[in-house]
Amino acid sequence: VDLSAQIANMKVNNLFLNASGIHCQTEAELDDLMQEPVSGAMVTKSMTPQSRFGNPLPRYYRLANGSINSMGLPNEGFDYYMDYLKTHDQIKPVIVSVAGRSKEEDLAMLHTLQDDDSYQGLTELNLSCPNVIGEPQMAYDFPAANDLLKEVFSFYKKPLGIKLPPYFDLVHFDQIAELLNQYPLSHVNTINSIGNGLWIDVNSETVVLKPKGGFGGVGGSMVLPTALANVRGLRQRLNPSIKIIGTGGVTNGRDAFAHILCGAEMVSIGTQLYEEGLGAFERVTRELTDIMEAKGYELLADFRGKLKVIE
Ligand SMILES: O=C(O)c1[nH]c(=O)[nH]c(=O)c1I
Repeated sequence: VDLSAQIANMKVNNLFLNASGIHCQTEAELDDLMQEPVSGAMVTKSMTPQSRFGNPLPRYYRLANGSINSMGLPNEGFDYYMDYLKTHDQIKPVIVSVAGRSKEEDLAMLHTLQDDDSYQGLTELNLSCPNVIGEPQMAYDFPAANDLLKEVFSFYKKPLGIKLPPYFDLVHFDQIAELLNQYPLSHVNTINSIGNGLWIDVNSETVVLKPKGGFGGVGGSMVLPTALANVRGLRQRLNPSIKIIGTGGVTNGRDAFAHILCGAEMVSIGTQLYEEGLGAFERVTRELTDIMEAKGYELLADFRGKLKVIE
């Protein structure tokens, strides 16, 4: 799938997809996403070469205005997802999310995808999982990320995007954009959860997650300002050929509209999708359509990236 081809003059109805990790680990969950009538694409849970249980429970907790998770990369393993693609009609594009625990694991999975002539899908290299115990987020280690991408693009010739963590300093927007602009990326998906947050139950004076002493990635409506900043900051800096999937904090049509104003070509829904169920796609799409009609916009391209600043 070439996102840009799918995106040209896209109307609202196929703008949305799930955030990786949400309702996308098992065959049954993937079938639900495939059959869901409104979303325009879907992404798998990030996968490793072998299946993983992930971190001990409790590892997800709902907050008043978001979520915190330390899942630890639970997934059914690379072959399971490859089999799924081979045995199911792709009614919509399925983005394959790859998150090796090491450079070697990333390269091994990408070599297999490159060498599999039957695989013509869009792949997303997740460089931003914050919850694998003892593993740093590659996307915060610019030299390591550059080494990995240089090696990846020496052999990988199919559409490939990158899942990024949030950055919090404009200099880092400059640095990651300069790094990514060297490569023929199909897209950047930003943001992943805000890594290593901490939530405390004051009554029991205890953390709410078991892994990592309670530290986990934060998502949901409270991360919207960070998500919008990263979509906007990267849109302003990345080559136009690199599309942006906006992820983070989308709970309604207004949030989705804001992501598109910042330059998002497609918009993921994560925490809200998990808490509300797949019906969130239809609700958010309807709300966005109503906003567009009220403003006189017919196409997403009518306002995409056209955020105004105060002169
Ligand atoms: O803990 C996880 O499985 C996880 N959790 C996240 O919030 N982002 C990620 O990329 C991953 I791979």
